[in-house]
Amino acid sequence: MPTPESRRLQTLLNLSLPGGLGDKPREELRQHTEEMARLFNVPVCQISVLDRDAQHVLAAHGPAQQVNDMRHCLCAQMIAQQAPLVVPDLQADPRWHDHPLLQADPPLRFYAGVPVPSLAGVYFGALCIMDHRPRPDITPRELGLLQRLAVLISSSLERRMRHHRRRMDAELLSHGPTAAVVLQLSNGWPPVYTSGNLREVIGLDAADALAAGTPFEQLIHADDRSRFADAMRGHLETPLPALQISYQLAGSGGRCIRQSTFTLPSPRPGEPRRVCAYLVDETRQKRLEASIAATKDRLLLAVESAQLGTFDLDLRTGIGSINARLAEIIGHRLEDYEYTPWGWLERVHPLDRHYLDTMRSQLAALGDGKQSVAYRVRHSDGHYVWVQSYSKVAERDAAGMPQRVVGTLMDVTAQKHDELKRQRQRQLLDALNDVQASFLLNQDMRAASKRLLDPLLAMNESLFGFIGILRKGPDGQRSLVLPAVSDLAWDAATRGRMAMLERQGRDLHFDNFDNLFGHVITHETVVRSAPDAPHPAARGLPPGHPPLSTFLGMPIVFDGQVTGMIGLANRPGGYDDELVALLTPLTTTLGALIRARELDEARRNAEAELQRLAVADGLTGLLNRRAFMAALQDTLERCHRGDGPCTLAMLDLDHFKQVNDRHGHPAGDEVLRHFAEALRGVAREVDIAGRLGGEEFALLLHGVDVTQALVPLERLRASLAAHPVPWDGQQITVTVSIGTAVVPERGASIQTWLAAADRALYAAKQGGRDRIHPAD
Ligand SMILES: Nc1nc2c(ncn2[C@@H]2O[C@H](COP(=O)(O)OP(=O)(O)OP(=O)(O)O)[C@@H](O)[C@H]2O)c(=O)[nH]1
Repeated sequence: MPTPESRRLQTLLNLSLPGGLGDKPREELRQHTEEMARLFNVPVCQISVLDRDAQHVLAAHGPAQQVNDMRHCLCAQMIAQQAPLVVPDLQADPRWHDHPLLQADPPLRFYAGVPVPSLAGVYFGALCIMDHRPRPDITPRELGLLQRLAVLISSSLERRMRHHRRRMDAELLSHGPTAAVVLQLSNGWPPVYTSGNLREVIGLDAADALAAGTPFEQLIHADDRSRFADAMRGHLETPLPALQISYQLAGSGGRCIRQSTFTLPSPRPGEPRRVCAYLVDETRQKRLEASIAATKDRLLLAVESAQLGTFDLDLRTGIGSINARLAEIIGHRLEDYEYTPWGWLERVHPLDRHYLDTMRSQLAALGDGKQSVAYRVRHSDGHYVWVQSYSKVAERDAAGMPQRVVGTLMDVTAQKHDELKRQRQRQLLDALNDVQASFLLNQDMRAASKRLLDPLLAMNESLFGFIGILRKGPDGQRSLVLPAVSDLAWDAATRGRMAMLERQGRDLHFDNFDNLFGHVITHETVVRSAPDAPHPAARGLPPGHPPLSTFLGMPIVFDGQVTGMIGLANRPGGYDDELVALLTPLTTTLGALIRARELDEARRNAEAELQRLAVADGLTGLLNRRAFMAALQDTLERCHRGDGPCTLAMLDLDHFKQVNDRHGHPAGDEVLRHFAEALRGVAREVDIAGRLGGEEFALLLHGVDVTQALVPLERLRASLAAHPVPWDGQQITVTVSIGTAVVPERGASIQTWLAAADRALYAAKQGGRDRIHPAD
């Protein structure tokens, strides 16, 4: 609620008082005071206003009386009382006997004043007359006159102010960007008023044409004219607060005008209706808009022709928008795809999500946060496409946190594919060189396979894998040995088993080929399995085994024969033909290496066999005579060097000739083999058994003297006698005679030792056979 004081101050402000009074009105006011002084026959008359805390004299006849102490301000008193004030004699009045007017020279004794009201009834000043002599009280007629004069002064001030304001308005309007025309509802809307700045707004030609009597409608471009006419008519029929309409003026390069239209009340009944139209030249703005639209169109064209996807993401709301191309890159139509940042992230390849994490932290950094990153995103078909994303922060909050991110996305699958292919080929070549070098260096297929596995997995992004080599047992049974396998232990038991194999330096192996791996071997073919295309040979996994989502098995073939396989699993996105083609040189190389290793092994085995044949007796596998004699010589020398006792036993089957004679030579052979086996049975690791010829055998018992040697020899003798040799449904009982001799004195030869044992054997024969006789 405004106070009387604030209303008074506002009134002064509206009237530009006290400072805004021009010289002319001030002089007019002064003349008024002069006339009033004459009329009331007083020496002093003045008009003053009351500002916030001071009285200001606007005009005065006689010396102006301005008081500074508001307690003495009679003007303020009247404004507060809202009533006239008449003091016949200030000196005689106890309220005013010390009033400053009495200090004037000569003193002023009489005072009569009235407050000056505005038209709205707000008292803002005073009109007063003063005299040097006391006067009797003023008559009501005189007071009334004073009051009417106050009202006249006030309305003159207000009139002056209105006039001034109108001039200001007109001035402002004539220099402003808005022109005004008053148009009359008549044929073509002729103007009845035009503002002075019309030429600046609608142009010289149009303004001149209008001045020459052309109706306003004719100024408008033919394309817009009927729309203008309809809008104006419609506005008169249903007058809304204002009609806003834009049109172009006629002529080439005609200006673009925006018009706000207000209906004016008809001046007199029956006269045509009028509207006031405010016109603004918006040609520049329109051109700017057109140029922006054209730039936008060109940009759009560039974006479309470059096959660029675009996105605009509001991080505050998580709401984003994309263009049709971006939806198309991932196999969707824009109208069918609802873009959300989370949904998009979910599509990003698991191995590439870290790129987006880095991107997020980069966005948080100050600056425009420009980012360029390539990553894979899942297509609606399930495969992945490579996209190159360029993004930048479009808005940040006061704290610098990104609020909006915009960017483009390009499908770079083809380029990325070529790049990756080249990279993989390079990696594969490196791996092949490495594995060949490693193999050639130490001929160790196991070490070479282990070395190859990690680069192989990294190269094709598989999580699990193995390299398997096919082995054939003596029984012809095949098994797949895995010298290199990624850690697939999934529980305590499998972990324990793997650790034990590792400790023993043995490899994991599979004998069962009725499964996914086995199919590669048995069918000598590439096997692939994926969640949407499981392989029929898959037999499921043992409980607890980590799931195998995707699998690739490739046989390792050399010279038309499968020699092993590589197995890879859990590659995101699965295994395609291209990867199989890429890995084929690897399997070929591995095949060659495996074959080289097999050949090397075969050569070593052959050499060992030859060596064995050179020293072995063909029938019994025991050392032959020559080899036994060499071992005997060696033993003798070692014993002479102090290597402990040693006993030589000569063993001869009894009446062996009869076996041959009774059962045939093959039966004799079988008896000889049987005996050789029994002899091996009693021989310890350190002992050496040999067949010296025919049915004559020898055994060197290390570390034992003749008495100690009796124990195993007696066991042999007794066992032979007690267990006949089965042959052709019959039982052939044979016995053996044994002569023993300890190692001879230093300086003696093996012949001496053999002779001693032979003598003892002879004695055993002589003693009745089937017995042991130690040398004397
Ligand atoms: N089946 C077979 N017989 C063999 C082999 N080498 C030697 N003989 C036979 O072994 C027999 C040895 O017989 P003899 O030397 O007369 O001795 P014996 O019959 O065992 O009689 P004593 O030694 O005196 O107990 C001969 O008949 C040989 O033909 C062989 O490799 N296989």
